[in-house]
Amino acid sequence: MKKSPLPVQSTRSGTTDNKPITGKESLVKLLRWHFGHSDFRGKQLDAIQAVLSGRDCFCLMPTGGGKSMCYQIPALAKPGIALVVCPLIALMENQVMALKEKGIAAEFLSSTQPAHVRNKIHEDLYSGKPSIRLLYVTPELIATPGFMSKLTKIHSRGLLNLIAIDEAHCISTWGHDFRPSYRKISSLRNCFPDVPILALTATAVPKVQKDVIESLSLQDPLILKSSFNRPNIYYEVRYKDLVDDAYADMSSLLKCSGSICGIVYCLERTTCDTLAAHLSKNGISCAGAGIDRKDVRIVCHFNIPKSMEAFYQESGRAGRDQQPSRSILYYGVDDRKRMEFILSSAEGKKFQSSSSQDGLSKKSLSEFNQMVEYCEGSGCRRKKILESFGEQVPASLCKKSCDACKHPNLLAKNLEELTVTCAARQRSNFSRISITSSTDTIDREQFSEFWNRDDEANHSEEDISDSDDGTETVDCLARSGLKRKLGLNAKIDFLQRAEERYYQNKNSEKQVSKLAKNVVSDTMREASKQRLLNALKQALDRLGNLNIELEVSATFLENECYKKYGKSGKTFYYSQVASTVRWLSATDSTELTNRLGTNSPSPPGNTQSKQEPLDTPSPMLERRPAESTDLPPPTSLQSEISHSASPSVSPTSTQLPPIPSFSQFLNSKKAKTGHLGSSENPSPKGLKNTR
Ligand SMILES: Nc1ncnc2c1ncn2[C@@H]1O[C@H](COP(=O)(O)OP(=O)(O)OP(=O)(O)O)[C@@H](O)[C@H]1O
Ligand SMILES: [Mg+2]
Repeated sequence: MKKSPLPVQSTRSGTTDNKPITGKESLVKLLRWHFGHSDFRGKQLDAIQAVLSGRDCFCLMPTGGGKSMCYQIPALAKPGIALVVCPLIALMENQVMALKEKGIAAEFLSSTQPAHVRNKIHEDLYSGKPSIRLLYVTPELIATPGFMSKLTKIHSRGLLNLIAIDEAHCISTWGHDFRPSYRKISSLRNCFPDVPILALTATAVPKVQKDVIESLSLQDPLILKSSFNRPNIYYEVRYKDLVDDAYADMSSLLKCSGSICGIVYCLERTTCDTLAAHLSKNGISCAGAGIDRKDVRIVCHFNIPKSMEAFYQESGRAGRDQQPSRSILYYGVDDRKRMEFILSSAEGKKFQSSSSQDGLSKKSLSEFNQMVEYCEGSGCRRKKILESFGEQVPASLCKKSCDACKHPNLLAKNLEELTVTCAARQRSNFSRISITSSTDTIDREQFSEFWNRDDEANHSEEDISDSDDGTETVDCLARSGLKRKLGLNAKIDFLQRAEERYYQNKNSEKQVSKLAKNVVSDTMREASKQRLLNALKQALDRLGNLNIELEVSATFLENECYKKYGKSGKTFYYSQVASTVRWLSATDSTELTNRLGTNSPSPPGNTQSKQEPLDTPSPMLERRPAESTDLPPPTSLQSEISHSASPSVSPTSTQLPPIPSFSQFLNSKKAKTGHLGSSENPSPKGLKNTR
């Protein structure tokens, strides 16, 4: 739909006599005419007027603050083309589609488009009078010499009126979504020194701002910062350690919220898949779709995020339409420990060769501590968020729109219970095998954690049996009559032998246990079928009635997933189910009927479908290296409920440090202190008794 030109204009939309519109009144008219908003919000007008006057601008506005308008209005108020650099193809697609619906000539260029579409865009760009007003591109395209030379031609004809860098924090190594290819766009300033650059981000870390301004060589930029308060979001923390079943809690929370769009963030993909299966089983549909929805009513974090910044960004996806929304974080002490471990080891690894290693590791941990304080503290959550970004606000700002302000007594009670529960758990964990660091006493009451199988199991991909050998050993030690006053060496011998037995047993158990834990159970298959059924229903709602038997088709699709990946274990199987669900959310009727065997899907159990079904992408192929140019797709975001693995922390990529065996530990102590007799060579895995 093409919109008729604005009444005040003589030529093309928004421009008169090739001069930009800069007056407030005319700009407001443009805003009303094209977007239907009555007035500018926050600092929008300042940013718009700055770039229209030719000045560079750095614009820091919270998520949903209306950053896009800061380049969309100038694009319409000035002749020529505004170039918008955007990190995600999904975001570009959404924005371009929304603009086109408003009758604004916008296009995007990416490798995902068919060649004929790209050619058409290029034709328009190099025609005498291009109609395109906003051209969205990825940073990778900017880095190609071919595109740069085309851009230079457009510029030489005086048609490049603005360069907007959306999500500009991606340029900065300090930004949470740092994207190396974004650095390459720093050449834009040199190539087009007279074109104003507008950098936009919702990331408030001062280092990011400095880094972005320097990398883009912004000249005397106007720096605009808006408050980060999101008054329409209600913040709440739920304590996993205080509920019987966090999955069930989340299911009922989402069910009670009615038919809304929500996003769930998990630390790992496997948690996403398990959670999605659980939610589907409970009638909550989960599927993949775009991420640019404004009407997300609830954002849940199923695991604690790594920093306040990441939390702010993710929770900020709620209520971008300014309507009342909720952020719910499920906090678990185990999750906290796990994240602490990941951050310290990941940073350590990443910066192994750097002298600043320790500093960076400490930085991540201290950033993470802000998140822990958000969860474990009793003060206003909103105030904590804003203070972490350097904003000092009165507590009255919150207006009881967080659980800490609304239910302070309940929160105090929860925190007290959490402390008691964790102290009790800690005692039972420490009593597995504990040894005092001074090495001169062994005492169940004096703890310095040395070997905690709980942690080991948490951090390792390896499955370690849950049997409580540690407790057994210590109990055995107590029962064996070895009194505290008895020789220390005798006690150590005893523990070393226990450890030896432990490893011998484990080596044989481990394989069996590992296999058993990875098996795809019937319950999982039933939950997956349910999930596919829901996705199918949605697909049919979208595509119209296709004469497809829902139950039979869901069984068929599940069977297909199982056939393909059931034997490879539950991770692959779940990924395949998730992948099929995503496919269902985007497929068309021909593909769907083809895959289901043209109106007559194979009966369950019939694994030899006559018609070769379209192959769903293998989970191994999901991280496409090619268009790799783009950020990893936000993992399986949504339909009614989306679930996403936070992309920035990947525990699976973290190499775990070896846990020393009991003997290794003792030997290293001996080497250091000269205590406990001679220092013999440490035996591998402590399988040899050193005495
Ligand atoms: N002046 C305005 N008045 C009313 N609504 C507005 C105004 N400007 C923008 N909006 C609306 O605010 C919503 C968010 O805008 P936009 O997507 O540009 O935010 P953003 O700052 O880019 O957020 P994000 O950081 O999530 O990308 C949109 O629905 C947009 O239409
Ligand atoms: Mg935006």
